[in-house]
Amino acid sequence: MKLYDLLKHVSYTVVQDGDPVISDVIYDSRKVEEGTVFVCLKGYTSDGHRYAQPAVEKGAAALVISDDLDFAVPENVAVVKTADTRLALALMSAEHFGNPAEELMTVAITGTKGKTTTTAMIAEIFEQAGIKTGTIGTLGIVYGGNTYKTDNTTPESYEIQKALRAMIDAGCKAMVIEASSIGLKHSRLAGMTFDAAVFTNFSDDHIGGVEHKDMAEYLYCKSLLFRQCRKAAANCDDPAWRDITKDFAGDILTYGFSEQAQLRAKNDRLLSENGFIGVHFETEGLKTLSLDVGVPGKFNAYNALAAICAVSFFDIPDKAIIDGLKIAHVQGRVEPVSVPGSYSLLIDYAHNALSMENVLTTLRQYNPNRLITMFGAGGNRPKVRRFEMGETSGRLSDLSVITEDNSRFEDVMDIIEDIKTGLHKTDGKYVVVPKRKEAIRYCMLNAEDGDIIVLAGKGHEDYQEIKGVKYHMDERELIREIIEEEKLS
Ligand SMILES: CC(=O)N[C@H]1[C@@H](OP(=O)(O)OP(=O)(O)OC[C@H]2O[C@@H](n3ccc(=O)[nH]c3=O)[C@H](O)[C@@H]2O)O[C@H](CO)[C@@H](O)[C@@H]1O[C@H](C)C(=O)N[C@@H](C)C(=O)N[C@H](CCC(=O)O)C(=O)O
Ligand SMILES: Nc1ncnc2c1ncn2[C@@H]1O[C@H](COP(=O)(O)OP(=O)(O)OP(=O)(O)O)[C@@H](O)[C@H]1O
Repeated sequence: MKLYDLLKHVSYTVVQDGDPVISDVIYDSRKVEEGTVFVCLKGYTSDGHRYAQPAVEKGAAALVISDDLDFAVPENVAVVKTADTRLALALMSAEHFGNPAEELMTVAITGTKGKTTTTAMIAEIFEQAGIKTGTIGTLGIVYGGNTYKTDNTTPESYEIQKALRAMIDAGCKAMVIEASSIGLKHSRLAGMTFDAAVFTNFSDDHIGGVEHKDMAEYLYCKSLLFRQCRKAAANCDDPAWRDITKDFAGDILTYGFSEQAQLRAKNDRLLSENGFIGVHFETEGLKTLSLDVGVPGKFNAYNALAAICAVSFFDIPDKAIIDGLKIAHVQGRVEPVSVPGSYSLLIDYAHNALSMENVLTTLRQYNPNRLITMFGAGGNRPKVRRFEMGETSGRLSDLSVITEDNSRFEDVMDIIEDIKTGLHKTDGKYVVVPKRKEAIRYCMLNAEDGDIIVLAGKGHEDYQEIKGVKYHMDERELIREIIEEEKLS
């Protein structure tokens, strides 16, 4: 595509004329190849303008800048200037990949909590309706059974546009994306109009450092999503919803437990039956449904409501909603694993005291026969983490099963001793089973009816790091092996 075609929606001035054919849009000089356009981004640690000269030396045919350059750009290289090169990158990337968002059903989720879960729920509902769906968020870029890791929850605009085109090529018809406030602030989502945007909730997070100046800026950045969507839904039980959606031109579909909500939830209760851990609730208003959601905690009723609102903007049968919400889960986050027996086995990523506290407190509300937590702690990381995890599990679990995690260059038994130090501050019971697979086996063979067992620490990871080597280790596989080895049925 010619440079000026790529720049179709960008406001710019020409510094050095030329309209070369552009082979790719690049924002990292190390990736520049002959015939590409290099977009100079001013970052937190460095400034892309500093890399304009090396980019030209590597064959860049054009430069997009916001600041003047301190070298003489060869005449055969076109240069354009724009106020915001991140915005330009987004608009050019969308053009470069043929505006893929326009070929997909698109949903974006913003909010302090619940983005990943709601995204997974919407994708599962779409899939149940026979709509192949890709997702982008904290878990990476996911489509067609593959996951591609990203540096950010909301990746750089070029990566988003590229992923959208790849999703279409793989047969996807829908895409759900987590819109982080930082992603919105940095125009990573610019150049797209989402079919639907959803606000989940707003609380203190991401303030300071390289993130947001203050809560007002955080709120403002979240609100930007509602300037680029066709339909919008919001959790009206969260008072921030009006401010966050104020720029949306149409009517907002509201959800929540309160009377004012257009999609209202009622009769919620925590569900724990035959290994199924979740939340039941019914809806009225926009839809009358009775739902069993397969992830624990009342907050997941809110996430489910958000998902229902989002899919209600499309022609999705209620059955797909009911079935999708029953099986939707986020990989590695209170992820249920089906096992023979009348207990629940969950895999969770919690690998510090705070996340462990959150998960165990949520699960405590289910009044399990016993809450059993199996965990270890990472080597070559602050020891205080181990003490705290030991103490948290000791306080909140009926039994702690202490084992190995990524021990890295430390001795597993030394790490376990540190965990025990924390645990001894409580009167929590514990056993030590150093090999992780054996610890899982111990949990499964000793499970009683109604127990909830949490395998904490690894979550979605499929490796274990020991002495600089990452060995393959997927807890789902270990569980399957144990079922076979022990002939459990
Ligand atoms: C603070 C921040 O947001 N940084 C983001 C930013 O990086 P940066 O601008 O600081 O990059 P930089 O290193 O200063 O480089 C500036 C430019 O020079 C270029 N460069 C650099 C070196 C070189 O040799 N050649 C070259 O061309 C770089 O490619 C870049 O274009 O732009 C990058 C590309 O988009 C992001 O990956 C990066 O996210 C970092 C990893 C990050 O941690 N961001 C956090 C704050 C974030 O975005 N978080 C949100 C929310 C997460 C949540 O909800 O929990 C997210 O969406 O992930
Ligand atoms: N709707 C909600 N309200 C309050 N807390 C929630 C909600 N949904 C999830 N949580 C809590 O937040 C944690 C993270 O959930 P999730 O990954 O879905 O959110 P997120 O917005 O993607 O978060 P992050 O930006 O931290 O990745 C959950 O483990 C749970 O403890």
